Amino acid sequence: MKIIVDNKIPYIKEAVEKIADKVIYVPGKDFTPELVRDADALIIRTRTHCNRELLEGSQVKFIATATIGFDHIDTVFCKQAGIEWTNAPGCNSASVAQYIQSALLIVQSQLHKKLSDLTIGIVGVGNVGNKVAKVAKDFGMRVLLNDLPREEKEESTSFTSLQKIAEESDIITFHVPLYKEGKYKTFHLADDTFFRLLKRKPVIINTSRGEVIETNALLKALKNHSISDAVIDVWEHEPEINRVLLDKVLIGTPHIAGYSADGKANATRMSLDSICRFFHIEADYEITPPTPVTSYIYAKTHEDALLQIYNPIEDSQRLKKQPEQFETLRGDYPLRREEKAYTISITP
Ligand SMILES: NC(=O)C1=CN([C@@H]2O[C@H](COP(=O)(O)OP(=O)(O)OC[C@H]3O[C@@H](n4cnc5c(N)ncnc54)[C@H](O)[C@@H]3O)[C@@H](O)[C@H]2O)C=CC1
Ligand SMILES: O=C(O)C(=O)[C@H](O)COP(=O)(O)O
Repeated sequence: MKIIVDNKIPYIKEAVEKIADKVIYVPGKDFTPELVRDADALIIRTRTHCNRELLEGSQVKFIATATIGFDHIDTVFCKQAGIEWTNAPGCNSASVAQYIQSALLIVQSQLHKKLSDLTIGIVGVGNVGNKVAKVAKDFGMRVLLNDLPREEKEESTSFTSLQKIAEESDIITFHVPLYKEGKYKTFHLADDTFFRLLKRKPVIINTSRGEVIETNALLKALKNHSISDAVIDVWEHEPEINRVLLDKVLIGTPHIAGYSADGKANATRMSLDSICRFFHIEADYEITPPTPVTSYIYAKTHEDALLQIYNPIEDSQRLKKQPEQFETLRGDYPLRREEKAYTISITP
């Protein structure tokens, strides 16, 4: 069996080479029709667009994307072509929640307000949105939830409209998939009309997909102060991002909210497991993230400890200094672990 693997997927080499006879590692953007023609499976990330142009006439039978989002896969074409695919649901949701948790602490000090006095609106309440809701509740925040598909399916009253979120939130955070069309379209969900509904000058956070927020509308809202600030991890037209926006935002990071080593290891393991299931292969492998250099954290408060473990300002400073290095900053991302990898000692 021949598998083509994105060469920035970590912790995969030893395990995938137990599964396949031939493995080729290439940068995600360099997958070509010639390269994939005689491959049986692809293991990709968001940087490989799996569409007709890449796959037509190939013998690819299975695609595993080591990511949660799958808007880079043309699922309609894959169905027509009989190519099965899978993503890695939830793999890095705790990592995104860690990013939001630290970002909220930074927003708190920026606004000079206690999080427990603020309302957060969460748009999209799946794997990530649910964990973010728990983080916010643990901070004592009032939490408003918006999830149209779930509201309809579950006939639940725990959800609220996007309009109410816009009117009552001090912080609004987006965790929806990118749907370019259809009943639940999320492309430019936050556009001029949405920003005009805002009443409390909220901070806007986006770690979903850049296209969920219309860049010019966000810039306008920052300029006319209908929002207080923004925390932006995902951008329209990555890696060619809008540098005016990057300069203006409180935190601007290169699409790394999901980049904890824990999340990456989950994604690699889930992708390999799905390949084994699809091809009926039995293989013995263990994928674990490296241990942190220092696993003891000494801090005055738990909040300080959280920021010692992960502070997105450091990622933001690196991107603001070298925006042209967007992809390199992602590809060479430093080791980041989640809270569970540490022993925390609080000495007030
Ligand atoms: N910045 C990063 O590093 C990462 C970004 N992501 C992005 O975050 C997205 C969300 O991830 P998960 O929570 O794991 O996905 P999920 O599929 O578990 O949850 C998404 C939720 O959004 C809801 N939704 C869909 N359309 C909606 C609409 N029009 N309005 C309101 N809600 C809507 C769905 O019903 C679902 O509950 C991913 O699709 C991906 O694009 C995910 C991981 C890392
Ligand atoms: O999981 C997702 O969806 C994401 O957006 C990823 O965190 C981005 O991952 P890469 O494509 O850069 O591996």
